[in-house]
Amino acid sequence: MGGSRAIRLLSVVGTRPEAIKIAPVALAAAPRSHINHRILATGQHGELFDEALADFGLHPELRLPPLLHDSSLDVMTARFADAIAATLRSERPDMVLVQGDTTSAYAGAIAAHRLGLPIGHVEAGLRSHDLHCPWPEERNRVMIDRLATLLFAPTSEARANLVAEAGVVTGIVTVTGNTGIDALLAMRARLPAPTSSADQALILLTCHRRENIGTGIEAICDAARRLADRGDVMILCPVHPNPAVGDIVRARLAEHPAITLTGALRYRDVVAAMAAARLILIDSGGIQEEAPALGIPVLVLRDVTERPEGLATGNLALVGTDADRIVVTASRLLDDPAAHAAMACPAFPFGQGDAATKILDAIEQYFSSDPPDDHPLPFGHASIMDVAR
Ligand SMILES: CC(=O)N[C@@H]1[C@@H](OP(=O)(O)OP(=O)(O)OC[C@H]2O[C@@H](n3ccc(=O)[nH]c3=O)[C@H](O)[C@@H]2O)O[C@H](CO)[C@@H](O)[C@@H]1O
Repeated sequence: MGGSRAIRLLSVVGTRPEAIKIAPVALAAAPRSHINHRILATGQHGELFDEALADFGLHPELRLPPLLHDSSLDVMTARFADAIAATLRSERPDMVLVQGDTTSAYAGAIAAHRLGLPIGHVEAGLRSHDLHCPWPEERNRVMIDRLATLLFAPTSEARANLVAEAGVVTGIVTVTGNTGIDALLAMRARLPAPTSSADQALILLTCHRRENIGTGIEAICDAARRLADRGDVMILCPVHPNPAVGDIVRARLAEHPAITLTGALRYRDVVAAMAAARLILIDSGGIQEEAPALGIPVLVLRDVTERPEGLATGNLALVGTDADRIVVTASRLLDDPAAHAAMACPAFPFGQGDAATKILDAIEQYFSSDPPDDHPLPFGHASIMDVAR
């Protein structure tokens, strides 16, 4: 499979976090003359996706036709998969890359598998070990990992999860770090040094997880009001565009003088806000990876996390969505400098910012070597592509 022909990679991505986490791969691929990397945007997130990619000077080379995706996740998955397959048939990449656990990633993997194209999974092996939480992301990860030929595990813990599924997971696993750290460090290097007010501690709050919508987010907002009532904090809360989230947050937090509600922040702005924050309260996944690298304590507003690495380094604490527990834990970090310092030591469990380089090295290695017997190259066969039409 070696030779001088360029390796054609197509990344199928659709949401803001996928844009952020695939950008380092696109940037690292650009100087490699024998790799042709292109981005196919599914449209799962419209403007948020484009803005996040644009913060890295990138834009998608290909887009799916606009699809109705305000229906059920299953219908959205089917529509994406069908439209992605049509693009794969015309583009005929050597490998399809998907990132993480979104509906776009799942649909991309299904489409590639159906056409016999090898799949590279960026951020493989994350497991909460609860198929219902986060939903559908845990299901998506498990399924994508079963279909993937190359699995790029961000940490050795993620690799261990995949090894435990050996026989069901049949691809080649490489520990690479998380490309989200590549993105974060590149963006932070472009920003001015953070400034913070001596008498007003900044708390960054964001929440949007599906399993928190309803009573979970209501309790989080209750906790945020009580913290804001202290008088010595400012809470910055970028509100996710999902109206089911925004309606609750705006109804409960608008008007409080110490709480600023904004629309979703540009990636560069959220990196600046994280770096300036005294404390971060989130249910997002990516920020659990980013904040340890910045040395900012995080209270995770979930009952389980698939990122135990940040718990082990002491940068994260799981507090769930009980308002009293959130207030007590946050107040301790605000009032006790030693408790804060214990969670504020920068740590890099998700890599030092070279994940994209490792991913591309592993891909080059795969295409330059003879396929091992137990990993027959399932691609490049026009017959498979044709039969699948
Ligand atoms: C279940 C789960 O955990 N799945 C995750 C999910 O990602 P998530 O939960 O981390 O998603 P979000 O919170 O939407 O995005 C976070 C990113 O957005 C930036 N940000 C945030 C607020 C803002 O106002 N402006 C911004 O720019 C922020 O710094 C960060 O980089 O999907 C990914 C893709 O597959 C997976 O990798 C990942 O496992």
